[in-house]
Amino acid sequence: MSSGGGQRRLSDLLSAVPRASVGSSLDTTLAADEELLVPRLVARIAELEEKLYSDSAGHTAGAVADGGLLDRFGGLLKRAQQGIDAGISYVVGDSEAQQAQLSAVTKEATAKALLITIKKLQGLKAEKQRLEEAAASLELELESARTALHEAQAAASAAAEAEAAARAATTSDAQEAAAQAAAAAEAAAADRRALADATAALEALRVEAAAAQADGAEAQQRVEALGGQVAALQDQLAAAHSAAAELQRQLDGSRTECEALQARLAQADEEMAGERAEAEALRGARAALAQELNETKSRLERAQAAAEDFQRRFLQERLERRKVHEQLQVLRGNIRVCCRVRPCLSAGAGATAATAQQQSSVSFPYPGSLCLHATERRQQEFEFDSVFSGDSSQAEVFDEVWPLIRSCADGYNVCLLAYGQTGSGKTHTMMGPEQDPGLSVRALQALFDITATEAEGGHRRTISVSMLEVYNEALRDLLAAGAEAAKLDVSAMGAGQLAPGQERVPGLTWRAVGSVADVLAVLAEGSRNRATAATSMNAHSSRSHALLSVRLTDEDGQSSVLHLVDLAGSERIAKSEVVGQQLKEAQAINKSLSALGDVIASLQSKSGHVPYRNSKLTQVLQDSLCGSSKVLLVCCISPEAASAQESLSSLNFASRAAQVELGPIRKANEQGTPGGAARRQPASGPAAGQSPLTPGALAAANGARSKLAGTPQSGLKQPRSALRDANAH
Ligand SMILES: Nc1ncnc2c1ncn2[C@@H]1O[C@H](COP(=O)(O)OP(=O)(O)OP(=O)(O)O)[C@@H](O)[C@H]1O
Repeated sequence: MSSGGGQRRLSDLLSAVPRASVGSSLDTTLAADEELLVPRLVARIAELEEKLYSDSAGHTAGAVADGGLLDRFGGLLKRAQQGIDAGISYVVGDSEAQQAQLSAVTKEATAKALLITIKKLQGLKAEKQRLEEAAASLELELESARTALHEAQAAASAAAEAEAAARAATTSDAQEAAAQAAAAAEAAAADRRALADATAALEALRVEAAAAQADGAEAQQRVEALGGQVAALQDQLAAAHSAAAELQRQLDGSRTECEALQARLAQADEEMAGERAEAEALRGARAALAQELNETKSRLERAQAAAEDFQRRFLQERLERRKVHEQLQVLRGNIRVCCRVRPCLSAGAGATAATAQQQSSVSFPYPGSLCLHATERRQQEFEFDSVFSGDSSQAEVFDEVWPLIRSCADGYNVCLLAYGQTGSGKTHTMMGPEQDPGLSVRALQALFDITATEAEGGHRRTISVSMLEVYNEALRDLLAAGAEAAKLDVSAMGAGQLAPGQERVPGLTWRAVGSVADVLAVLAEGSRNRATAATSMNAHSSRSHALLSVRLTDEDGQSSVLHLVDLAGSERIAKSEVVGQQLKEAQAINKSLSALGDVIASLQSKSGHVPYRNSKLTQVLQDSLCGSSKVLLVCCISPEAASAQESLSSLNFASRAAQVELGPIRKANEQGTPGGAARRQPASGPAAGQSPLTPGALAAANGARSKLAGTPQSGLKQPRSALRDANAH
């Protein structure tokens, strides 16, 4: 195989390099030697190449087959460079400057040759593709050649056989056959040469294909490197995807949270709108309420003005009413007397009115009159301010009393006295049974009612009560704790002489009461104490005078007193025929009742001296038995005929009391003390001249009473001795 067959020598390459492209430096520095040096250099390179190729003729084919084209050319260039360096050194000798210049020129030329080689390589790559395709077709051709070779070999064998046969047969035939065999052998030799050429070409193509494969491997490495980069980029892309997914998830969460917040915001907006509406409604309601409040204030102011006007008119009316009431009381007299006849007990509980009347010694000819049938032939008629028969009720009796209770609330001292023989109904009238209370409880109820009504108008007062018993001319406090404490005495001061705050009965217990229940409790306590004392003294309650006193105290300290007196029985001693203790009791009772009669008679006669001190009873009551007080004497009568004389005595006593005029009316506090006695004027003397009733009016009133009574002896102006006689009788 020729060394320059498929390869071009470096000297050829250098020869092919244009002279201009070798470099201007070579032209300038070696211009003089150019014609000489270049041919020598080229020849030297050719020599070296020839040597190189001769040394490595067999090796080159293997190297080409084993290595890549670049390696092969690199090695060739390196070795060529070495040859060139050696050639230069050979040409220029030891001149370093020339060696350097030549080396530079050579290197430049070598580089240019290398570039050309690279371009050649690129052309070879394209040629490789073409050769691979050609190799494929050559493979086919090779296969067909092999087939032809086999056929040729078979033909040669056949020719040899034919030649041998021919030799054996005939010479001509043998020659012809030999010629044919020679031709066949020639053809077979030609075929073998063609086959060898095809094999060589195929081998060269394989070498180039291997080089191309090496290039492909390098490209594959780059592809793999690029694949690694791509994988890394894919990892980064996957990480970016993962981060993006995470960000998306966070974004979704934030979006959900944002939507929830928006929903809450919308809800809050709705709530705020509702609250705004509610606030608006409340503002409207407040405005309405404010308007209503203003209207209410206006109404309240009008109501207050009306109330003040009402109160003013009420006070004015009260003053006028009191004035009228007092005028009425003056017309009626300061001592009023009424008579109450209890039912006839001897007729029995189921007796008819007619039967009771048959057994009764009392009749009622006219309203306010009473006729006592002492005997069949003697009857006596009496006239009082009021007369109540046996079928009268407690309420009817209280109607008579009510004006006095009103007067007490207006500031006057009042005394209610129940007078009569034992069993005539005094206690029933004053106290009464629980289910049908008498004057005391009703009077207190009325006082509570009046006080409550006046409190609404700003007039406030307190009410207190005391309970006192006069027994055998001794005073006992029925509300005191012990027996010693119960022993009391009455002040010796006369009417109108008590200092302010001084008590008529010092040490007497007063209990504040605010209701009827309080009063009933106090009465129960007093009754128990009275019963205990009566038992210890072996005495009956009817043998003592019982005083229930009620004190009304205003806020300014002014007060008035109401005495409710249940007097002891007024039996005549001669009739009772009692002795011993009972006689003593009877004498004490007589004494006190006589003293009461004397006081009334003195008041009636307008005597200068009123004998209050003749008994404890009159001493205690003196503040209510003087000119400025109001007295109601309730004469209780037993209707039985057997009691006629006692009834007559009681009626005479009551009649005389009815003649008494106590004098001008003044309020208790106008006299200076709670009892109204401190500066109270004497009942006699000036009182006569101060009476609101003129003598003519009194005479007319008395005349009218006499006329109504029809009997002169019912008399209204009986002498003082008659009262005393009535009690002593
Ligand atoms: N108006 C009346 N209606 C019905 N019963 C009466 C009436 N008055 C008195 N009585 C009855 O007559 C009886 C005697 O009455 P009472 O005890 O009140 O008399 P008195 O005068 O208080 O006697 P004493 O002096 O002994 O206390 C009693 O049983 C009483 O219930």
